[in-house]
Amino acid sequence: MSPSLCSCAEQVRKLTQQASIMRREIKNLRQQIDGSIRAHKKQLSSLQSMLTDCMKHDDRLQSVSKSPSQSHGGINQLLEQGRIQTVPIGYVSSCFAVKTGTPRQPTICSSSQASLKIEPSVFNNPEHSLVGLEQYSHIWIIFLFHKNGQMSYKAKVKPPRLNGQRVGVYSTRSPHRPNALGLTLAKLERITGDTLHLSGVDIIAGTPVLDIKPYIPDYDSPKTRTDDTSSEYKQTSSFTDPMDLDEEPDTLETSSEPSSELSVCPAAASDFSSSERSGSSEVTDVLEEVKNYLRQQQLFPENPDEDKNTDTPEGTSVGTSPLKSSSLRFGHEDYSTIAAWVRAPPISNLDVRFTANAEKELKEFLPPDSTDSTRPKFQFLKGPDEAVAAIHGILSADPRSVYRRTRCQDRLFFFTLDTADITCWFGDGFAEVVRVKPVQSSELTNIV
Ligand SMILES: C[S@@+](CC[C@H](N)C(=O)[O-])C[C@H]1O[C@@H](n2cnc3c(N)ncnc32)[C@H](O)[C@@H]1O
Repeated sequence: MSPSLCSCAEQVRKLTQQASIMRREIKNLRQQIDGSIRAHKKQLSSLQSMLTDCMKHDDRLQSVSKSPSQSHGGINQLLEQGRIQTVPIGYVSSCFAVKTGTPRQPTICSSSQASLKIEPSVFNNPEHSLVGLEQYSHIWIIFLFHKNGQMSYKAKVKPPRLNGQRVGVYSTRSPHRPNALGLTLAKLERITGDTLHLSGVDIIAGTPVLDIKPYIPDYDSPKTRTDDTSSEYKQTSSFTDPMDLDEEPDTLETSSEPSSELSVCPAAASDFSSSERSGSSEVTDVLEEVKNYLRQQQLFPENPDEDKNTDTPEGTSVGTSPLKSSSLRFGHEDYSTIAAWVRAPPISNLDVRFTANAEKELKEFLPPDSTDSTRPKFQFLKGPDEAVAAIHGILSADPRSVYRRTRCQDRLFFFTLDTADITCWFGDGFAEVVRVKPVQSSELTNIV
């Protein structure tokens, strides 16, 4: 073969090789292009469906906002579906700045203080909305658990009082529930203009309040008779006086004090209030009923002499298993029943004590209206005595989580009450306050 023919053949071979490489590259490129076209098509279709959704949403919004008649239709439709947007009527100022150490129910700490100012954005004259409310001693507060951290919830929860046992969320007052709504019965101390002053709260500062309603035992408590008048009710509230039991009627979750248990003795309460039944036999009947009730609650001995040696742990009278329910019956009527574990939880109340130093530190705190600027001052509590009562309430109910209670028993526990930072530790059956220091002024904005 001539040299020129040889180089020609070599060129052809190289060109063929290059052509095959290029074919392969073209094939790869085509695959890549096909892939990205498919991905783009997918994206396009999801964008299209988003756009459709947006257009639908926009239509709905326009129908709600454009004409007044259409707007009503839209809102009514949402209302009928239970899909309303809530508007806080006010935000709570509270002696509890954070969740830790805040009582789990209002009755635990009756000396706790808070206030609620009705938002001027809700009513032109917010104070008008409160006219008449001053006649009530207690109000229901419906609020949002705005510091839950997340909107998650589970069908079963472990209430701290059940020490790890699970129950359905709807049988508890857990903050972690669909819609994160809280319900607290607070004492209405007074109203000044557009502001409600409250005590006995379990709500932290900054909590958005959605609604308030007067507490009307005649409506809200199955234990009172509907034909009672309010003055008669006052009589019923004090029916306990002869027996040295002065608690308000209360069926809330936490109280395990014998005196508050007594307050769910409806038949006795209503019968005592009845002005028509004043004969001595009726009184005897009622007394008998009260005694029966007290016997059920093991607050009154079957045989008074036997009782002297009975060492019954707190609340064990209500059912043997804490998850069984107890039913209170009076005469022929049924009254409210509650889960036995509420009054007979597997954990018991703690003794609360202060070290001498902590006591001294607490006594340094002055009431809110003090003009002495050299010592720490409370913003809500009237003075050290009220603080001691509040700390007792909080700690005796064991505010620790089940995890802390079981796994980190020896860790110090910190919480804030009003303007005091409190440090304590827990031992077997007791909680001891070891330090009380004023909150740093930079943290005070949390409270109000
Ligand atoms: C067990 S819940 C009960 C509240 C109300 N009494 C009820 O039954 O709905 C009380 C606890 O909720 C927590 N808490 C209070 N205010 C809150 C808020 N705004 N956001 C989240 N948690 C709050 C506190 O830790 C408090 O101990």
